[in-house]
Amino acid sequence: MAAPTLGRGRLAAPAAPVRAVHLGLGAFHRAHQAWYLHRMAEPWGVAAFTGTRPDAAAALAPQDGLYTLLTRSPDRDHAEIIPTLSEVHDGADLATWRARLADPGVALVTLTITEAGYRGGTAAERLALGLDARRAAGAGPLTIASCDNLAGNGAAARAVVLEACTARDPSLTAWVDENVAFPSSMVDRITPHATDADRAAAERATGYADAAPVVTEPFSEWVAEDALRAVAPGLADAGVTFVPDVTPYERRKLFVLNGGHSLLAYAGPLRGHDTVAACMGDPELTGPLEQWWDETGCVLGFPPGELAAYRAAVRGRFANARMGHRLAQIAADGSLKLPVRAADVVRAVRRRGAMPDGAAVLLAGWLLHLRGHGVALADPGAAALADGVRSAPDAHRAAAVVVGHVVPDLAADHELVDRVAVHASRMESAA
Ligand SMILES: NC(=O)c1ccc[n+]([C@@H]2O[C@H](COP(=O)([O-])OP(=O)(O)OC[C@H]3O[C@@H](n4cnc5c(N)ncnc54)[C@H](O)[C@@H]3O)[C@@H](O)[C@H]2O)c1
Ligand SMILES: O=P(O)(O)OC[C@@H](O)[C@@H](O)[C@H](O)[C@H](O)CO
Repeated sequence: MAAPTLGRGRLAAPAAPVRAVHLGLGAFHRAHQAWYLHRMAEPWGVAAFTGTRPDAAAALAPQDGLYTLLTRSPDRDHAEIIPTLSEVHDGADLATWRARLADPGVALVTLTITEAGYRGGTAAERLALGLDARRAAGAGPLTIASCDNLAGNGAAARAVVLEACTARDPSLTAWVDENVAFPSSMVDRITPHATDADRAAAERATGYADAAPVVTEPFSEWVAEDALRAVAPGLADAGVTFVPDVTPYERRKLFVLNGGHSLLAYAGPLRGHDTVAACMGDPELTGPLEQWWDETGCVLGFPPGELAAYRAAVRGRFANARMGHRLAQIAADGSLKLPVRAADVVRAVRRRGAMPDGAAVLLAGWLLHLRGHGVALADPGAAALADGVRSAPDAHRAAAVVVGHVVPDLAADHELVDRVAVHASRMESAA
């Protein structure tokens, strides 16, 4: 007999009042922000809107926004049904979007719109539209919390929203400036795309059919600027850490974890691996990864013992073989990710007169990826770069294209460019 579908009536899980709106209804929001909002003493409900495609709302609506969160340890899964999504909507439903942002009961908007979402476009335009509706309704101030992997993600969100507001109506820009806070956040929880096997595992664990479960790791961290506590103080007891400035935490996570991920995502497939955990068993990859982590120490102001503990924790998280975190997911959009994850580290090492070999392997792996090696290129912003790398007459000039994109001020650093070229040739012939 087919398992019953998740449903609020069946599970006696009434929807909590909507206090937050989310834009970019992907897996990460459901593993992270929705999970924290559910852990508050008085849980908040979320009205969640998809970003580019309606699929997630279409899958979740028949199950009343409920989904199974499978927290995957190295030896077992823990299954929990998360009730935070009180409403799920296609982001193209602009009437509902406007109504939700104009609701005085809504105090917070969270965003997971990927790095590409901060280049302007639909997400920013929708935010400007919603803020215009809020201003017209006199619904009061709002907090917009970016939860994307960007340095200074609050400032990045503010900049792109203000630009869209100015294009819409310059008087809206002044209103947003006065009424909308954009706290930055460091968000961390490895959340791969779920598979059919995960859907079957969720059903086995709960007895309910779930078209859209989420798989995540036991580790979770959210360090946010104090402005977020002002609007949702209950998040502190739910496990969120509040600080006046998240910059050091953001940089540590972006360089150590995300930079490490990117290194493996490009170098790993050349060695025949397709997941992060598989790479962690290969000394040809863990060597450069450890080297890269040494290099990140040049720009991170944490005490050495604390940094070593952080590295050890990330090493263990990467090695969790049951996660099945695919390198292809991480490799996407490298042209947007690599400057954020690598540039400052490369600069700092070169300023010391040293050669960042870990970073050079990362850049060499990306060069080969742009040339068609490894997983398929999924990076709309990289077409010209890929042409440049493919048509370069030699390895040195191909490396110069890559260095020039990631660290433009070091494009003429011939020693660095040479080192990237040497690693690329070595990695290509070993592949
Ligand atoms: N998955 C993780 O482990 C993780 C961890 C920390 C932070 N994040 C952040 O969350 C983002 C989303 O990750 P996910 O796992 O939910 O991915 P996902 O593929 O499950 O969902 C991506 C979401 O972003 C939307 N989107 C994509 N491009 C967009 C654009 N240009 N404008 C607006 N919306 C857009 C999609 O419609 C979708 O709702 C990441 O890009 C990253 O910044 C993810
Ligand atoms: O989500 P992206 O595409 O920005 O980056 C891929 C991974 O590096 C990332 O999702 C990590 O798993 C995550 O940042 C861990 O918190």
